[in-house]
Amino acid sequence: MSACPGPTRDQVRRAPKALLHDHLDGGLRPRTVLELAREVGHELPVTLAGDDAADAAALGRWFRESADSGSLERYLETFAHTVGVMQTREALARVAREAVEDLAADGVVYAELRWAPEQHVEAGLSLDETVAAVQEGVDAGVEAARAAGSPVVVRQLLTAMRHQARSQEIAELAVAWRDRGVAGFDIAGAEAGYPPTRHLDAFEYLQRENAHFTIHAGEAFGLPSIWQAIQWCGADRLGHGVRIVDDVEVAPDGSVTLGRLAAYVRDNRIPLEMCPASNLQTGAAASLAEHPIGLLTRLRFRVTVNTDNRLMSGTSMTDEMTSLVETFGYGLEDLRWFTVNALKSAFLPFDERLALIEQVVKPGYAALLAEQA
Ligand SMILES: O=c1[nH]cnc2c1ncn2[C@H]1C[C@H](O)[C@@H](CO)O1
Ligand SMILES: [Zn+2]
Repeated sequence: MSACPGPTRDQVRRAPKALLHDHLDGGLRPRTVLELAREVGHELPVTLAGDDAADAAALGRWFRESADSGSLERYLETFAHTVGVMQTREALARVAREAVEDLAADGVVYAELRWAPEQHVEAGLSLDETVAAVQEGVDAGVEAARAAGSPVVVRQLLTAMRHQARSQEIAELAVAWRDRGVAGFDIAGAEAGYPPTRHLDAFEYLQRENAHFTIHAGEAFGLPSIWQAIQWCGADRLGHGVRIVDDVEVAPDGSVTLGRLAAYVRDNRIPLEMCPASNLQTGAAASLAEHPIGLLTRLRFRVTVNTDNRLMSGTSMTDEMTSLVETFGYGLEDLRWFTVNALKSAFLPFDERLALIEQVVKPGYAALLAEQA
């Protein structure tokens, strides 16, 4: 797409990046899983050799390989071993702090971290206490990143699990925390059999509260899920949304026709939170070259690039963008376009989004483009 040569991996790492779709319980460092499991007596799925570095490497491999199943349901089973060790205030705060530090070190300047409070109350924390613990960790991470010279703005998104029935409660929690670090709401979990309309009360409540929400839709299930998420539930953004491509027809001569839903999504600039590495693992796409992100980017949908679960996919924003550069030949202008798309779509007040675009993203890419000149 770009006239300039492709950026190097190091340039991609230094490029300012914005991340809208990253699960807190899908981004732990393997060593942290190991240490927290030891502390709370959680049984891990790998045989431990007693050498922390080797055990952490084996555990990281186990997550990636187990998540590589081709099915969303099996992919989600791996979360038992992250959620299981994130049941105390200290553990939640540590995981959040480390996530922020890792993202900042990877060149992420804005991130929304999502997680499901209802999954973290097994040891007696209240829902409110879980959010407070994560916010404590986010604040510490933001401070550490600033001190390390890589400032980052971070917000929480509170997720409700679509197979459970606590979405109204979680939506109320998100609104209660809206001025203290929580920017929005989401639903996640197995998609087939759990349509977003099961949680209509929560979405209608959020709309009345002028609150923001995204919905995982069009990942393991197709157009009906996307249609419901947008037209029944009023989602601001789509988590994944890859299957919108089912409503796009490409003729042998290359001409493209959009169906009504795809046209609506593009016309209304509805953001697609695309997570290529995750989609390859759950079978939502067969290869990166065939991933709908290529076509949807060419058609100028509001595409954003995301990690989904850095631990399960062994990925990072730098990895995701570098793979796109290698596969589709994208240049720095394309990466800037993805990043500006993400910031335009962020659940952050307009003036704050604009400040990040104008004062951080544009100068950051200008400096990198100057290196290539
Ligand atoms: O890609 C996903 N699709 C649906 N649900 C997901 C995905 N990645 C993570 N989750 C689930 C598992 C986590 O425990 C939960 C909250 O972050 O969200
Ligand atoms: Zn997700």
